[in-house]
Amino acid sequence: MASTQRAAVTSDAPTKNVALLNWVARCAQMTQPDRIIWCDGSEAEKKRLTEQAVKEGILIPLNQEKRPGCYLHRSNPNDVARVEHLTFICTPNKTDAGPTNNWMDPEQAYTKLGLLFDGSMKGRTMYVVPYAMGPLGGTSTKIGVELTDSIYVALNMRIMTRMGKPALDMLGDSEDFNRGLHSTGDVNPDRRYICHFPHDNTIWSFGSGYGGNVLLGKKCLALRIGSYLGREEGWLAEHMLILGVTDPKGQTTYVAAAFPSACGKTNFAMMIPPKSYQGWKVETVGDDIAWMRVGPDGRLYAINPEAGYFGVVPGTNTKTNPNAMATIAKDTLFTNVAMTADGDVWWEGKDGEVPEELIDWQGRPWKKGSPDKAAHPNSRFTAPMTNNPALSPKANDPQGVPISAIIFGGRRSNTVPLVLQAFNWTHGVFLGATMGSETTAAATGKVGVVRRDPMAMLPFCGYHMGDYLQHWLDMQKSITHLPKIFQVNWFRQDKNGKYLWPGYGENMRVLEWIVNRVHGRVPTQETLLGWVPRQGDIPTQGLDLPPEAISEATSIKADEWKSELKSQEVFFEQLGTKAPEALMLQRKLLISRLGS
Ligand SMILES: Nc1nc2c(ncn2[C@@H]2O[C@H](COP(=O)(O)OP(=O)(O)OP(=O)(O)O)[C@@H](O)[C@H]2O)c(=O)[nH]1
Ligand SMILES: O=C([O-])CC(=O)C(=O)O
Ligand SMILES: [Mn+2]
Repeated sequence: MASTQRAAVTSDAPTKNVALLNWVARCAQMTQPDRIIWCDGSEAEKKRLTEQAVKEGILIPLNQEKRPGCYLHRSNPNDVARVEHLTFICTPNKTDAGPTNNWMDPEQAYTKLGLLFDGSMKGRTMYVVPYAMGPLGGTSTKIGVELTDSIYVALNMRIMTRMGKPALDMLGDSEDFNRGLHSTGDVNPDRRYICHFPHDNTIWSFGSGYGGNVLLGKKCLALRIGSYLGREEGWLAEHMLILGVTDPKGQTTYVAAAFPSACGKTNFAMMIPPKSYQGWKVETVGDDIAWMRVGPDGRLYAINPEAGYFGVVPGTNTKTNPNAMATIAKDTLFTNVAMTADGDVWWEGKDGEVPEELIDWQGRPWKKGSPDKAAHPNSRFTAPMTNNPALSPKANDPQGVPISAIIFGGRRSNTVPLVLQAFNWTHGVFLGATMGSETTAAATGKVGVVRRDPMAMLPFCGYHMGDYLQHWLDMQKSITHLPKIFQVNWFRQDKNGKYLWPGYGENMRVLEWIVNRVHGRVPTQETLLGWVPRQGDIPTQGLDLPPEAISEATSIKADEWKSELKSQEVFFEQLGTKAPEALMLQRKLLISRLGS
């Protein structure tokens, strides 16, 4: 390496960590940036980087009176969502990645991407972004460092993680940090790869500038590498929100819930109970990711490794999610929403009248009535969790919160009833394993197609799915106070395609039943699929619903379950000999109960 470059890496580096300095130097030698900036996470740095991003046209300042501290970013139209077909798990053996992941040989991947990274930062700045996933100082917390040539990534990581000096201080001299390398490249989908090397605690992401492809702490570290580490170390890294629900007597119950991308985690985590639930309170610990470990008392404790929300914008309004509206009122980065004439943001499903004219997410003039969406369906906000009026006081607690209920939920227009409780842990794992959900705009590809998405982890599990399900079963041995497991479906539709259940804040009615079941306060009714609320146990007063809507939303139809079982069978066959025996037995029991 040129000695000047090493000097540039080390001279003003705010660390003496040799492993870190050497790795940064090696990556700089490969990518050849003009400048290297070590991010410290300070306010002054935020101001500097924001001004620079505005100067470069990467951020567009919004109306600062209406939205103080808010900016708009427009990504390349070919780069608006996670790319699952270009995401790889690079384990030495293909079988370790399993049949549900794309696999590349690590040597081949390093060589292939090495050619792309070669000189990719010429003329650009490399930002060195140290970050902590989890509360600072926590024993579950992991340190990562992302090297990126995207100022947008640096600014987003600042919101999404505990970024900068505190993370570097926590790392100290340790070599134990995730090595993330990202270059936006020429944003060509043919030269785009998101590669994970779990054995090296390394992530290489090339050719994208979007969300889960490039904010490497999120899906790449916290879920794909995290799930791999979780299996090695005996804990769980899950695509789950975490909330605390407090009843009028002041008792708080913590719940974790796995719904696939764009299926309602942020909304559920920030929910405001309806008026009839006076005295009830829901508080957000996390909205996307949970790391769960068994505590000294044998309970399962969850932390949210993130510090911000990367949330779906369309559909957000003061009725569906008032807490999110308050959260994004300031200090928020918007990606791919539309802009109003007075420099505010707009999206489909926002409150109020549709404006006559807008600038759409691609920067083009847009007129009311246009068949095109003004905001991209996967447009997002990046906002600090401290903006959330419903933030749980436990969100920063390194011990996490004790989980009493785990909920699995997909987006299903039919088949799956509104809510049911698993008979026991193994049956609950079966419910999670057999989750299906209609695809959404959060990943590129066709939307609205049902696919098997075990525990909402199909795109995020960093190892063999069969081993992952077995790991869930095995966790039972170390948890003495097992959380109760539930399944929900907010998305069932009538024959005209209208949602049968009102959803959003009204989901409190289902959550109350779950809390009551956790504390053994209500009896229940057994069905072929699991335990369900008895007639009247989910209160419906005050809901503007036709009488048959609830019975339709909760109905179990044998013919629908026959095709569901077929589709589950195809999934389990894919796992081959790694399909856990205990789940095969659950499957047989269900088949015999259904009599099919
Ligand atoms: N009908 C209905 N729609 C909902 C409900 N909750 C959320 N949605 C809609 O589903 C979409 C996604 O909701 P989010 O809460 O952002 O989903 P998420 O699971 O956090 O998504 P990711 O950030 O992609 O992981 C939004 O358009 C919401 O308006 C609900 O209870 N009922
Ligand atoms: O990762 C992303 O881009 C957004 C997200 O939360 C998801 O897709 O689940
Ligand atoms: Mn998500």
